[in-house]
Amino acid sequence: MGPPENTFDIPLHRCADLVIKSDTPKGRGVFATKNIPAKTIIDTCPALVLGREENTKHIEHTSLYHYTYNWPIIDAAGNRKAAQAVIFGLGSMFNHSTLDQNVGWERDTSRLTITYRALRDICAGEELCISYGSRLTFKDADCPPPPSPEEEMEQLSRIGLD
Ligand SMILES: C[S@@+](CC[C@H](N)C(=O)[O-])C[C@H]1O[C@@H](n2cnc3c(N)ncnc32)[C@H](O)[C@@H]1O
Repeated sequence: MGPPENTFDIPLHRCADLVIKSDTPKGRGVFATKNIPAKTIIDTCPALVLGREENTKHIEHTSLYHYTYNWPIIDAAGNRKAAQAVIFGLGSMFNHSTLDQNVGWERDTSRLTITYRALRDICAGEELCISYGSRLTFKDADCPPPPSPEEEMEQLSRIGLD
């Protein structure tokens, strides 16, 4: 029998069948090394909630800005506000997919953690992607670049009526 579990203890779960690849079109990313069944907990990561000024005066001007998550807080007056949080561990390594996210995440605002879970069966070799929402601060590597004016003319010239 192990030591008694303290009610303040936060159980951690990390799926072992993962690797970080560093040479992808999205930079570093998390990939499955084995098939991962739907609903598997991928990781539980601790969050550091940033103060408003700390974020706007400092963090937003650093590369950490690209790693922060929205985090809901209740201010001293009891109003709901949106803050930012840094997520430690794998949570900061998941890239975004607009159309094919295979990982969902859930915040626990009292324990200051995020738990990531497989949304569907994930095959060995697949990248694990979450959704960052609709306002991206970078060019989505999944979207092909728009055609050049010449390519567009060429495409249009092929759409002819008989
Ligand atoms: C939270 S980090 C993810 C880990 C990051 N790829 C790295 O190498 O550290 C977010 C950054 O990853 C990159 N990224 C994530 N999803 C992307 C996508 N769909 N297309 C292009 N770049 C992406 C962007 O540079 C973004 O600012």
